[in-house]
Amino acid sequence: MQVITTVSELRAWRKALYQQGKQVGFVPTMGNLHEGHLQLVKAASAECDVVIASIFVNPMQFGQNEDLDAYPRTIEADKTKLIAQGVDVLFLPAVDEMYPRGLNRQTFVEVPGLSDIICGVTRPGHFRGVATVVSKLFNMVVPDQAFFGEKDFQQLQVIQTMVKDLSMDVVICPVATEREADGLAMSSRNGYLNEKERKIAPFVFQTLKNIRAAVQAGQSNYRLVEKEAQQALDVEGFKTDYVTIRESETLREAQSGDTDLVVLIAAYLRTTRLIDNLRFKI
Ligand SMILES: Nc1ncnc2c1ncn2[C@@H]1O[C@H](COP(=O)(O)OP(=O)(O)OP(=O)(O)O)[C@@H](O)[C@H]1O
Ligand SMILES: CC(C)(CO)[C@@H](O)C(=O)[O-]
Ligand code: BAL
Repeated sequence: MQVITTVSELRAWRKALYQQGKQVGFVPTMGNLHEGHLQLVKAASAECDVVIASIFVNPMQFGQNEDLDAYPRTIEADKTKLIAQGVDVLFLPAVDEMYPRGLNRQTFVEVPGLSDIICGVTRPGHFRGVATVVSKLFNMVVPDQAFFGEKDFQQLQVIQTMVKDLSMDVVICPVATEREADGLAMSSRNGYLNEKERKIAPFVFQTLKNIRAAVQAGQSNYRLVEKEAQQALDVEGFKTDYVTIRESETLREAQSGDTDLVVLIAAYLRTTRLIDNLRFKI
């Protein structure tokens, strides 16, 4: 696996591939790789001739009081996992390489309507940071296809909308959420959980399934379902950020008559913020 750290080297690598007519699959990550990330890599390998992954803990998408410094950085273990999957290139830029003019003067990409709802309420500026770094990475890598996890459902919608709005020539490929045996969605932040919290954490997915069951059984007072689910999470020991039933394509609050729904939850266990979601039809 070739490790590339500069944009100029990356462009030289990419230009050579054009002549060979290869399909390039791209998997952007923040590292600390787990089986969820590897599912993205597997999907990219199945679809594309060449696979490039990136690891970049993007400061622009972290709020001032968030875990940028604490975010796990495990580059050597990550490289071993990517090599085992047959990844061709790892792009590993430093912060200065991505933001040479500094973060405060960086041109940004904002996706209106989708960035200031749900996770965007608690994390103002987060999706601006995500959209900006992903568009920069797309301009650097010029992938044919890019792979994103459904675990970050709102992020996926933000990126799909950005690609449409800005006429980007890349196909966004969603990959299903990979879970632990007890249902907990895999996430780098699960590593922050202590033993007791780790036992409680699968209740988030259980709550999503309970909501799906209630709605599919005919419960149509969605705001009541959300409120009761929030109370159930809080009783278990979570500090719930939101439980919300949305229309899947637009992410507006679900109303009766909507058929394609997604339930999204964000909840804290002490300082760890867990997110998960479940999409279903009625
Ligand atoms: N359990 C999972 N199943 C499928 N895809 C996942 C899973 N977890 C993360 N991904 C995807 O991997 C990509 C990189 O995500 P990231 O590096 O932030 O990992 P993460 O485990 O989600 O970390 P975090 O704790 O920051 O949310 C994103 O497209 C994300 O949606
Ligand atoms: C897409 C991403 C790599 C952008 O920094 C990040 O938000 C993530 O890991 O999901
Ligand atoms: N996987 C989403 C990235 C973040 O929480 O910053």
